[in-house]
This record gives sequence, structure tokens and C-alpha cells, in this order.
Amino acid sequence: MRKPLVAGNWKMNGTRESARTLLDGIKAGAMAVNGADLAVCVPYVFLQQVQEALDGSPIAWGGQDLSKEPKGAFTGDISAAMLLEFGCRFVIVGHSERRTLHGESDTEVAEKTAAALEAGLTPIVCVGETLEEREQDVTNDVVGRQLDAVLARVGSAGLGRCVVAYEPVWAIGTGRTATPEQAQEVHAFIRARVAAEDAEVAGALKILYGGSMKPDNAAELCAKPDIDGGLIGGASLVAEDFLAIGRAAGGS
Ligand SMILES: O=C(CO)COP(=O)(O)O
Repeated sequence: MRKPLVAGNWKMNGTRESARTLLDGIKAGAMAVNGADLAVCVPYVFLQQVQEALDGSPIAWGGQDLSKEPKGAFTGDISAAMLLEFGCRFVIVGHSERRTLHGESDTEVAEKTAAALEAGLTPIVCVGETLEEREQDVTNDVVGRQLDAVLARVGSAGLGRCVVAYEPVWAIGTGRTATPEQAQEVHAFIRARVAAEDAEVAGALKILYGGSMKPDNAAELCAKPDIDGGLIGGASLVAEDFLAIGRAAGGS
């Protein structure tokens, strides 16, 4: 039985003040979220504040990216060890915004996944196709290629220590959600691809959906057999919406 995970991706949003209000709100409602785990992935500069606010709470936290290198002359980058020092459990890897805006390749994403695993972090590995790719009917090719790069680097045992997030690029921040059937189809494809390597790992792997998941569509998406929660952008910035998604994912 896979316990759903609802992880917020704050992206590049927030101030100290808004983060405080948001964290207070999430903490206040977290106990009513039964049956799903909660996490927030925040901008680096808020990690200390988040650690202080959430330490001892049921809510985990993490970063939104990391360097594949352990340390050294990499201006602007953050290592896995640094994230660990601030109590992170998770780190998002290979988000489409990083693949597109920062040119991250499949190989680089795989290296980052390996670096996170070596340090003991749980990578949330993002995969997903663009609108053009969906229209060309190459969704499975793209998602399969992105997944295979990670599998080739960390093996099925490594992938078993990851969370995968399927995020169709055309559904991110657009208000255009994949239908539950569209999402389920790709989630089932991902699980089958992993099962071809290792059925046990595939059965236990959490596969989150991301892309305009909101309180009003979360229950329907999460009711699908291969959808194990969500990676939430916009709605994770509003405590009540984030909590409502958590409750829906948990089945309450
Ligand atoms: O990219 C996402 C989460 O990583 C999804 O963002 P939205 O929920 O804002 O569409």
C-alpha cells in the first residue's frame, strides 16, 4: 500500500512574511490530513525559517534543485550536504522549468538524482512531455527516455528510493489539467517501465501527478490506481488549498 504524498513546490515565490503565514496555516491544518504525507519544497533562502517552523511537525521539507557536485567552485549552486544540514528530506530534481530554462539534460538530471541519493535525500524526479510532444504522440517515448536515464544511473534499487513526479509541461501553471485518464495512462506506463526492471520496486514506487492540481480536481486524480499524490505549484501557496489537496489525496 503506497501512502500518498502531497508536496508543494513553492517555485520562486514568497517573502519571509508570506512564508511565515503560509507555514503557520499549513501547520495548523496538518493534523486533519489523514492518510497522506505532506512536504514543502521551498526556495533555498527560506530553508532555515522552514526548518525552525516545521521541526517536530508531521510536515517534511526540501529544496527545489541541487548540484551534482559535492562541493567546490560552483558559484550559485547548492549541494546535497547543504540541504541535509537544513533538515531537508526531499529535493526536486529535473523539474521541467530547470530542463527548459537551465538546459538540464537527462544525463545531468540522472547525476543530480545520484548525488541526492548518495547523501540520503529523497529525490522527487520530474518527467513529462511538452504540448508539442503530446500532439506528436511521443509522450511515452519522452517520459521513457527521461526515466531510463535515471534508471541507467542509479539502477532500480536507486529509483526505489526516489519519488517520481509526472508533470505534463502543458498542464503546469496553465490551469489546464491532464484528465485523470490521461494522467493514469502515463503513470501506468511509468510503473510498467520500472516493473520491467524490478516488479517490487515498481509496486512500491510513489508516482505523483503535477500540473494544475487543485482542491477541486485532486480527489478524482488521486483516486486513479497509479496516482499516489501530487506535486503542487500554485495551489501550494495557499494553505487552505494545499491542505484540501492533502485531504483529498488521503481520501478524506
Ligand atoms: O510545476 C508544478 C509543480 O512542480 C505544477 O505547478 P502548478 O500546480 O502551478 O501547475
